[in-house]
Amino acid sequence: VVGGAVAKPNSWPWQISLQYLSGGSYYHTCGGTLIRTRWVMTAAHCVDTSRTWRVVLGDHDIYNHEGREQYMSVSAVYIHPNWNSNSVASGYDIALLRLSSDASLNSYVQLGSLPPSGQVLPNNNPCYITGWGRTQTGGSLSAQLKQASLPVVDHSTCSRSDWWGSTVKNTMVCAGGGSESGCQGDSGGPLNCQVSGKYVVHGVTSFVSSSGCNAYKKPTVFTRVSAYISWINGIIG
Ligand SMILES: CC(C)C[C@H](NC(=O)[C@H](CCCC[NH3+])NC(=O)C(F)(F)F)C(=O)Nc1ccc(C(C)C)cc1
Repeated sequence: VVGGAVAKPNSWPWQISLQYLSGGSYYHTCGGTLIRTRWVMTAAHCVDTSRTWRVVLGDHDIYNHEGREQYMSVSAVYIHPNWNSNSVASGYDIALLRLSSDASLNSYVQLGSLPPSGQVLPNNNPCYITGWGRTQTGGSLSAQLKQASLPVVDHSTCSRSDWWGSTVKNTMVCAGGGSESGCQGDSGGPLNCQVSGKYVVHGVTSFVSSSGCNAYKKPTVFTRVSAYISWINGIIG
């Protein structure tokens, strides 16, 4: 997350850290959202390589054990069937991870709410991106979870030629476009939007401009969760 601030610990209790095993240690690679006690929603581009994954719940500082974490193994990965790793612009950047055991819900670990199928938020709807991603273009990951206010940019604005043009589809949500943005390592995490006084996970962090995370008129682009509700329900039952 470029800009914004360090979040109050565990104030986004559905945020997870997706980590992979390498040389005997686990490393943060993406965010995700706990949506059922055995299911995590993330981005397809985070899990389209075969690795040993783990999901950390209740985390704040990814480099220090603070005692609220739950370390979960992943028993199955379901990538959207239409996902094409060579074409993030086609969309379908969404995946579900089945956990090997049930998460224990408490004040540090809660389920994120999903939107109704088809719901599209208006321009400037307040939303927050959260994640441990780079804090500057080409910078390093954040040790602590960060948040930044990224208001919705509607499709008609986001698809203007000097914005994202035809790269952005209406199965995506744009948010931000100013000095604050997502960045590598935020992928797969939630876009938390306020709807009738409640936070609802409307986006899965998908891509930013290759010329820089907080590039002007290149808002962070998210998979629009409300476009995939029937797929999600088909998998998690
Ligand atoms: C060094 C980084 C900034 C490069 C940048 N990476 C990204 O945007 C990666 C996801 C890339 C998926 C494809 N493998 N996502 C992120 O960094 C995220 F913002 F989500 F955290 C990118 O590739 N962006 C990109 C690439 C191609 C397009 C075409 C569709 C025009 C658009 C954006």
